[in-house]
Amino acid sequence: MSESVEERPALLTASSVQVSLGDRQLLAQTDLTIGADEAVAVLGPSGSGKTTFLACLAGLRIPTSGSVRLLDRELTEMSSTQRAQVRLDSIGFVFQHADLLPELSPVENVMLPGLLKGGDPDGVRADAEWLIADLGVRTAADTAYLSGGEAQRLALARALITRPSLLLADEPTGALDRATRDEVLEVMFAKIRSEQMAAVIVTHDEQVAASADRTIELATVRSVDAT
Ligand SMILES: Nc1ncnc2c1ncn2[C@@H]1O[C@H](COP(=O)(O)OP(=O)(O)OP(=O)(O)O)[C@@H](O)[C@H]1O
Repeated sequence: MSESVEERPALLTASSVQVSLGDRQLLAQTDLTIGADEAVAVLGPSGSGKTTFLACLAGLRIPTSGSVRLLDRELTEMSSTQRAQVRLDSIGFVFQHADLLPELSPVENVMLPGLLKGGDPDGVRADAEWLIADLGVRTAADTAYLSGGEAQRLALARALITRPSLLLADEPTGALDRATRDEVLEVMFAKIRSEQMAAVIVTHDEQVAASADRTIELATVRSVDAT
C-alpha cells in the first residue's frame, strides 16, 4: 500500500484552474493534487472541459486563472519554450487515436521522442525495441497495418520512451472494442505501476476509472474514491 499524498511531495498540483471562453467558464476553479505514483481518472460530461484540463496540466494551454505546478515549477509562468522542454523531459502523452506517423516504421515512431530528447540513436532504438516487446506489440513492418490495440500499445511505448514522471492520456481506450480495451488497460496500468509514474487519464469509461487510484469529476468538481 503506498503512503498517502499528504505524506509525500506532490508531483503535480493544479489549483483553482479556470478557463474563460467568452462568457463561459470552463473547469470552475478545479483543484487536483497528485503524488508521484498516483493514477487519477478525470470524468465528466462531454464539453465539461476534460481535454482542456489536460492541456492546462501539460502546459499546452495557460488557464485564464489558477496555477499548475509540475515538479515544483509553475507552468503558467514559463515561456512556451520552457514549457515544451518540461513536456519533453517529464510528460508522456497518449491520445484516443494513436496518431502514429505512417511514414515511419513502428520502431521509428517509438524512437521519435527519445531522439528529440537527445538520446543516442542506437540506445534509443534498443530501448524502443525492448518497450515494444514488453508491451506485447507484434511489430508489423508497416505502421499503417497495425490493429487498433497494437497501435495504442505502440503509442504507449512512444509515451514511455522518455521515462516521463507523468503520463497524460485522453480517452486512451475510447476507440477500442471491449476486449482490446481490457488488454490495453492492463498493460497501461501495469506500466504506470511498475514505473511508479503519476498518471491523469481522461475517460468516459467506468472500467478505466475503476482501474485508477482516484477519480475526479468535472462540472461537479468532487472527489470520488474508485472502488
Ligand atoms: N480554443 C477554444 N476555443 C473555443 N472553444 C473551445 C476551445 N477549446 C475548447 N473549447 C470548448 O470548450 C468546451 C470543452 O471542450 P473539451 O474538449 O475540453 O471538453 P471535453 O470534456 O473533453 O469533451 P469530450 O468529452 O466531448 O471530449 C467545448 O465546448 C469546446 O468546444
